Amino acid sequence: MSVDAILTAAQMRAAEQAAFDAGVEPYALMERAGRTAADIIWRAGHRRDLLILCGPGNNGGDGFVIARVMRERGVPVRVAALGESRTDSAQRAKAAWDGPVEDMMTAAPATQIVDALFGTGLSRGLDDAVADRLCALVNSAAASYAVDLPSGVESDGGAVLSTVPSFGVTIALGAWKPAHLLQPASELCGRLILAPLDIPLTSDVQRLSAPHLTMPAVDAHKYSRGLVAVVGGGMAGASLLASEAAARSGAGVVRRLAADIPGGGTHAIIHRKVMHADALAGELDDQRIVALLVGPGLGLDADARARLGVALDSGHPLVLDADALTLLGKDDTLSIPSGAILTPHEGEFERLFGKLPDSKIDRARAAAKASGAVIVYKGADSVVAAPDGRVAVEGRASSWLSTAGTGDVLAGLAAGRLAVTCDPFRAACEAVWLHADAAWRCRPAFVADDLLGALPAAIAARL
Ligand SMILES: NC(=O)C1=CN([C@@H]2O[C@H](COP(=O)(O)OP(=O)(O)OC[C@H]3O[C@@H](n4cnc5c(N)ncnc54)[C@H](OP(=O)(O)O)[C@@H]3O)[C@@H](O)[C@H]2O)[C@@H](O)CC1
Ligand SMILES: [K+]
Repeated sequence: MSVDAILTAAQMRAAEQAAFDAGVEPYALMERAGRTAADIIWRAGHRRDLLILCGPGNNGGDGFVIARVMRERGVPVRVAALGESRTDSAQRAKAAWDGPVEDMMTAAPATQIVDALFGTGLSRGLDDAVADRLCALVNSAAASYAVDLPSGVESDGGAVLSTVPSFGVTIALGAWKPAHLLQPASELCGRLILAPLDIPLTSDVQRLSAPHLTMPAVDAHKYSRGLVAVVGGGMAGASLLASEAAARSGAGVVRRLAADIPGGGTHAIIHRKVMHADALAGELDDQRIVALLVGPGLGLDADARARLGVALDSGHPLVLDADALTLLGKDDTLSIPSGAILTPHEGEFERLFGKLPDSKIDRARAAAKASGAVIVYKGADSVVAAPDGRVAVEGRASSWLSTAGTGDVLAGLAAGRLAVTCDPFRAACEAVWLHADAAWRCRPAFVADDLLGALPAAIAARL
């Protein structure tokens, strides 16, 4: 059972049903869920008055179990319901609670609040009056916990269907749901804690986990560690950032191929003056190149288009970013080579693949399948998808990453890790992880260059 599995509501229901078919009693699973959630709230350390809001479904049932367990532990608990309990398990949980049940719309506030109104069964936004009441109660509490999901967020896509307050903690029951990691819902979840239910789970979609990196081999030399080539263009800074990120991410040699030889930057990068696309073809005729990055600072003019064409035809494993993606999106005569890594942000993604339906996870997976490429669908929530259906989701990157040049660093990292691993999906996952981790290591208001300085510590933490 993976602690990183992300399940849709339907997959979660199927996993629960499989457990029931294997002999687990439905109410026993609710007891397990409620007790595990209660343990988490108890360990959070607050013993002050607690108000639990219980909805009509099994999420509400969990709430009644939490209420009973917390009261057994001496916490002053009140329960307020929204409608009658409708499922067998929820009715049993309510019957086992022998205290009063208030009306949620009139219940007095409390120091601690638990939202057990709706979880994976939410089918529409909350009525305005209910959503307002939930916000008022959560905002006036000192500590707030959402059971499984904040009520009002859509589990599979992370959309916010009605006004949802920001919670202190969200307790994911059994497995992560897409909404825990996808925006805008993720931002409202607060601290995420997984409450394992010990039922078997299967999913191709995982929360991005910390990579296990290895030291270079004792007999390694610069070429055995991988030669990365970076095709530069009109904006030197972008390809310099990318080149240095590649050099700092484990590649043995980085060669920057551009019309300019810059004065600054690290001396470890080899700069080759390449004045036109034909000359680029000659430079790329080097079989020691194991990863080729095109896009950061490339430009969008005819020369840029010609350089991209040469790179696409070179046969080297590719990372395509920024202007390369814009050119690919505009020019039907260019096609995405299978096995490449593409790193589009929202706008670039739409230009390449159109407006696809469903969640960001579904869109990334569809694009990877259609193109045969590994897609790093960037954003505050980054989704990495492989053509074979594997998906890794990195929620919650530092919002300070929204500054110029950080995408170039990510692209360089992807090329560097591709040179080391020769595995596009793994390289993309490692790059996204290291990029996010480096950002958390930087002080606020950092610039892209600072990320480069934080990379050695991010890598050291994963050896
Ligand atoms: N399965 C299990 O054994 C276990 C499940 N577990 C727990 O169960 C949760 C899923 O339970 P669930 O499927 O009962 O859905 P839940 O989120 O409680 O709500 C559904 C009810 O709400 C109603 N409703 C929906 N939207 C509404 C709205 N906007 N406003 C008003 N009503 C609305 C909807 O009615 P309808 O859509 O038919 O009108 C239906 O009656 C899951 O998140 C986890 O906490 C754990 O205990 C582990 C064991
Ligand atoms: K909830």
